[in-house]
Amino acid sequence: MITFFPGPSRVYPQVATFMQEAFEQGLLSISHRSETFNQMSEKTIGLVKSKLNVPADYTVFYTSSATENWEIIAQSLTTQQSTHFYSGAFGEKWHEYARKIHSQAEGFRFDTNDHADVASWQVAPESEVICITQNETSNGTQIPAASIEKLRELHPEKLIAVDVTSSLAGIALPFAAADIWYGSVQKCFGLPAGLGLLICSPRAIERAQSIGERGHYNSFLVMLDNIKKWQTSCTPNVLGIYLLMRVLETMPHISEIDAQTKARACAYYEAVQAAQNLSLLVENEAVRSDTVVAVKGTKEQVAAWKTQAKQAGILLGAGYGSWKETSFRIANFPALQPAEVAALLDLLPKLS
Ligand SMILES: O=C(O)C(=O)[C@H](O)COP(=O)(O)O
Ligand SMILES: N[C@@H](CCC(=O)O)C(=O)O
Repeated sequence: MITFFPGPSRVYPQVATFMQEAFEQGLLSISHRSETFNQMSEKTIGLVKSKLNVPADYTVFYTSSATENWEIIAQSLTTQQSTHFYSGAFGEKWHEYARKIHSQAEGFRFDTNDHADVASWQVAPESEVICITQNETSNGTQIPAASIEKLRELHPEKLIAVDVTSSLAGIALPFAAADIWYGSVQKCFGLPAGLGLLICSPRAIERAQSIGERGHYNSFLVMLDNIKKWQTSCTPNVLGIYLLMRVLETMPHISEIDAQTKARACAYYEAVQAAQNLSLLVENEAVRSDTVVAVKGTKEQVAAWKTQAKQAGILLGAGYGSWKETSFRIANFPALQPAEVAALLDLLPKLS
C-alpha cells in the first residue's frame, strides 16, 4: 500500500538500511553524554543548516515533537501574551495550548481562502510573539513567503514564530524573516515520528535570556545550555537523530527539493481540477499548499474515493478537524517515489 497520509507519512526507502546501520554500529545503546553522540549531533545540526539553508547564526534544537514546541514557545519565550493567526485546526490548537499557559494569548481566525493579508492583522502592542502556521496541514493552505517577510517588516520588535511542521524540508523557507521555526520529522523529512526540530534566531535567544525562565526540563535556556555541547536536557531519540543525519546526507539541497515539490504540486492540482468528480478544498490558488493537497467532497463521496484508492493500492490521507469526513489529503512529501506519484496521478481522474 502506498501511503499519502500527511503524517506519519511515507518514509524514505533508505530508512531500512539506515536503521540496520544504527543497530550494527551500536548507536542504539550509546550514552547521550558521550563524545560519539556529540559528534553525531553536531554533524546533524550542521547538515540541517546547510541542506535547508538556515542562516549560520540560527540555533537548531532537538525536541520531541511539534506539539512540544508550542509549549516551549509559550513557556519560555512569552511572559504574558502571544497573538495567533490561523485558518485551520493546527493553528487553532496552538492558540488553545498557548492560552492554557497565558490566558491573554489572542487568536484570530481567517478564512481558508483568504490571502494572508498581514497588513490588516491587528496585534496588541503588549503582545510579544506573533504565531503563524506557514503550512496548515488540516486544510491544505499555506502562507506565502512574501507575507511572512511583510509581517517581519510591519512588526520589527515582535518575535515571529512559524509552524512549518508539514513543509520543513519540503520547500525552501525564508528563515531570516522570522525568529522561531519548528517542525517534526514524520512529514517532509520522510522519517518515522518521534523527533521535532526548533530553529531560532539570535533575537529569540536574547529574548529567552531576558525572560530567564528555567523552571522545566524543556525550558528554552536549559535546552540552550545543553545544545551548546550538542546535547539535550533529557535522553533524546538517538535513533531518530541518526536517521535524520543519514537522510540529510543523502538528500539534495532544499533548492532542488523545492523545485520538485512545486512541480509535483502543480501536477496534483491540475489533475484534481481536470477530474470530473473532484474539487479542490482551497479555491484561492495563491494560498494552496505545496506539500498538502486537499480535495473535498460529500461524506459519501470521500468514503467511496478512499475505498477505490485502497483497491488500487493507494492510501489517501484522511481529512482533519472540521474537514475530517468531507475531504481527503495528499501528502506531497519528497520521500514519495516518482512511480508512486505517477500511480496517484493516474488514479485521480478515475475516482467516482
Ligand atoms: O501537521 C501537523 O501540524 C501535525 O500533524 C501535528 O501538529 C504534528 O505534531 P507532532 O505530532 O509532531 O507533535
Ligand atoms: N498530528 C495529527 C495527524 C496529522 C494529520 O492528520 O494532519 C494528529 O494529531 O492527529
